[in-house]
Amino acid sequence: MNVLRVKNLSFGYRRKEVLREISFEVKRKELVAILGPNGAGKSTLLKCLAGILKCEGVEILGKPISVYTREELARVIGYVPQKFYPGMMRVFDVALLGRRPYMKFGPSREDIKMVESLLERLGLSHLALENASNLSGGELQRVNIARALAQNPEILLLDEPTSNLDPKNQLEVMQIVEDFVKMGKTAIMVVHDINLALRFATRFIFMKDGKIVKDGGKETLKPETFGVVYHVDGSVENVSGFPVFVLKRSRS
Ligand SMILES: Nc1ncnc2c1ncn2[C@@H]1O[C@H](COP(=O)(O)OP(=O)(O)OP(=O)(O)O)[C@@H](O)[C@H]1O
Repeated sequence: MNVLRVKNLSFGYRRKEVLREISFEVKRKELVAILGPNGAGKSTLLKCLAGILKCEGVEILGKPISVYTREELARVIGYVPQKFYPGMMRVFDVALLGRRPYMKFGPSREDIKMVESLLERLGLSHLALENASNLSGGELQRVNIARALAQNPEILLLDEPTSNLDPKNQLEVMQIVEDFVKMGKTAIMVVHDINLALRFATRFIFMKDGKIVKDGGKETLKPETFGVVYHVDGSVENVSGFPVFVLKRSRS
């Protein structure tokens, strides 16, 4: 069954059209990478899927996104934005915010336990009582992911989740996203790092000028695609058993 269906989605900011007639469907257990040049509309698309920007043409679990209340949507979609300003909150409380869509009068023992275990899994337990605004960019990114996972959503939307992370943390965060998908869930991430996408994604959607120009599995990652999408010569080579994107030159 499709968990997400996007049909003829168009969106613009005031008079500027940014997304043009986007259509695709996503099934359970897919880890989708959305790739494309700066300004292609990737983050805007993710915000439309998260319900942050209002638009027609998005269905989640068979229902139009417009019929969901904010709380219902927060139980099915976890969104990890590119930039996150936590204010004066402790790390534990930021992650606990993810449980709000499930709370009646306050956090239950299960809510607290779930957040404790997520912080541990993300290597954040020692920072639980720190003020989140004092964290490094990478630490804050992981808190942000913990908050989204605490929502226990069906679909995780991540906007460049590894952009602030060192190589070890990049791998660890991606493994957490991969584990989430293996549990029968779905993840869609905007990413510039083609190698990270190659390693973890099961599907690749390339955008350019607000449109989808390629959509498919690893077979889409060929020189022709890199030429059309990024205007570069590049190819995927096998290095020590790993597929690696090799950027050769920019096309003038
Ligand atoms: N709030 C906004 N108001 C007006 N225009 C916006 C707004 N947010 C984004 N845009 C414009 O929409 C276009 C697409 O932006 P978007 O952030 O979706 O692209 P992107 O593919 O995610 O880019 P990047 O890879 O650089 O993050 C850009 O031209 C951008 O200037």
